[in-house]
Amino acid sequence: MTGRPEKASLAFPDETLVERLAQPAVLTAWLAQIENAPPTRAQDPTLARRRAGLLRALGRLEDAARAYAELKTVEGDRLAALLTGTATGTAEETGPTRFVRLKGVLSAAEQQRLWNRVEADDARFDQARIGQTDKARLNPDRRRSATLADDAPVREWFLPRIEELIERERVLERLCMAPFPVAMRELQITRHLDGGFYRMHRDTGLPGDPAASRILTYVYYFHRTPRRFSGGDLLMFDHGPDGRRAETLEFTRFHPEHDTLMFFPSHRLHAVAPVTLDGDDPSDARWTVNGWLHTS
Ligand SMILES: O=C(O)CCC(=O)C(=O)O
Ligand SMILES: [Fe+2]
Repeated sequence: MTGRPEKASLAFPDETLVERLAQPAVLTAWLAQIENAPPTRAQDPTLARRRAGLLRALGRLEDAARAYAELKTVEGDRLAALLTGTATGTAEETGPTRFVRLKGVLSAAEQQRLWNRVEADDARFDQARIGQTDKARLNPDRRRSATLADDAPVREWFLPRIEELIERERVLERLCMAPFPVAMRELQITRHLDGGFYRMHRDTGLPGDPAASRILTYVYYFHRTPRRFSGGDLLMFDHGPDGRRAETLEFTRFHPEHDTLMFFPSHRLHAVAPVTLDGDDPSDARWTVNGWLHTS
């Protein structure tokens, strides 16, 4: 064989067992086992529910929604609605996280504006830190990416677009969040190159942290097409019964598709799976414009 050696599997450095179990190859093998079960066992409600969960964890969201609907249970209907963006009523603090995902968001001219900005000579990216302001630290075991914070040339047109979309697409209503006075808007441009990731976290920090007033997270994804990197999925973890920890290892996976925009409540646990990319050309990276709206 010629050419580059195969990259090792997409892995967090010194990954935990939970992270290893979340790898697509592991989930796919598990799903195949269920789908190849004898027909008598395929009717088993526990297996059918597990199958729907695996489809969701693999990012096959339409298939997952169908599988949940076929369960013909109250929970199944609720999860199908959550995945198709038609959930109504109170959002549970336990279980899967509600989200709004919009596709085909920016015009070609707006996309070009982003590319021009990230390629500009004065666009200086810093290694992403963890924690807020004066206490923010580099922690390459938890997060590897680079950010351009508060970039004025993008802020001035991007934030109004975000707020217009929140309004037009009824984002708060769909997330079951009450309208809130927007006290502050954060925006950053983030680049994940080869080996980039962000381990499980919430965006709100601890009480007293300036991040504690973040309430709505937005992430706009863009990349060169065809996509040059693999991995980099957004994993949105289900919350356990105490509403705090993701103890069930159930989650929804979102592929970072070009020109899609995600919204979710900032306090919910999520992660960016490791990115693999041949070479170090920044244009080939996993790019986002992401940020937070704060309440007062
Ligand atoms: O890029 C993503 O998908 C999410 C980024 C994220 O979680 C963050 O910057 O806090
Ligand atoms: Fe985050």
